[in-house]
Amino acid sequence: MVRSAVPDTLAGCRAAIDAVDAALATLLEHRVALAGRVQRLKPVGGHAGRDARREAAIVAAMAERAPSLPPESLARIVTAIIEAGLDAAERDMSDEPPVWRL
Ligand SMILES: O=C(O)C(=O)C[C@]1(C(=O)O)C=C[C@@H](O)C=C1
Repeated sequence: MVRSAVPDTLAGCRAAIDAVDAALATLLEHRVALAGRVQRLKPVGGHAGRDARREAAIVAAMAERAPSLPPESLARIVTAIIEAGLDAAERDMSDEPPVWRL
């Protein structure tokens, strides 16, 4: 686990939060791209091809790095991220001619 230094002023904490959120947004954008590619590689992509075991493994691996968050909380976050990625992938694929979606 990585415990970063926590500033002791409101402004300092907010600035640090802004930096963390910026990094999270960059990571989310990268994750959406990766998950989008995965949807094209799977026999059944998108929401129809969800894999509950894989999602549970992702939550379990992240829980080890985020022990302050109860696993149920982390699962809600991970599910939201995964579903947002699948939504983006489906929007992306719906831009293509129907033949590519068969
Ligand atoms: O690994 C997969 O099979 C994916 O489709 C990627 C992903 C994810 O975003 O991590 C998305 C949906 C699945 O239910 C599991 C994981």
